[in-house]
Amino acid sequence: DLPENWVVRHSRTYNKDYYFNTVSKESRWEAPVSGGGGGGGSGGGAEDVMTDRVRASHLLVKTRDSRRPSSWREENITRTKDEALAILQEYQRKIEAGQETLSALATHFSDCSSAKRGGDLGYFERGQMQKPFEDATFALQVGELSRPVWTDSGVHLILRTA
Ligand SMILES: N=C(N)NCCC[C@H](NC(=O)[C@@H]1CCC/C1=C/[C@H](COP(=O)(O)O)NC=O)C(N)=O
Repeated sequence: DLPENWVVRHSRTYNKDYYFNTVSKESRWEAPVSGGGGGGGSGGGAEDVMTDRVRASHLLVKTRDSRRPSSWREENITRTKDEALAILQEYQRKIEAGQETLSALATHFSDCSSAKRGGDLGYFERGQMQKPFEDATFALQVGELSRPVWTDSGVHLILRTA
């Protein structure tokens, strides 16, 4: 059996099991030997490689420079980047203070059509979302809220949900 804190997980990308240390977040293909300490594994990086898909919700505030400066909320979006960031930072403060949830704020204020689903984007793999959004999401732990993240769409708050 496995040393303490080690579990077996399955990588859908490579369709094979790997070993993950739930404390050090280290992951490795080869089984850790009993009695051996942590060490040696490939650290968090491999976990990313093996974490082939994630699920996230987001709240998007668009700007006049967005690739599509229009949304279900506003036909013609004219706010500046500075204004969008200030708006999003206020939402971030409310969420972090526990006064609001990302889902509730996204439903009313997100400039993405996912607002109708509380901001939920469903599961996605690398290569589907704009790179800054993908990298930010894959770097989050499940349940963690991002800092403001800029893409060509505008500025986002991201909550990784799976
Ligand atoms: N796979 C799923 N669920 N849908 C396909 C998503 C396509 C992807 N979209 C994005 O990267 C932006 C940033 C993160 C979320 C997102 C949502 C955009 C934002 O709004 P827009 O700038 O498009 O008007 N609305 C929908 O796509 C892309 N590669 O362009």
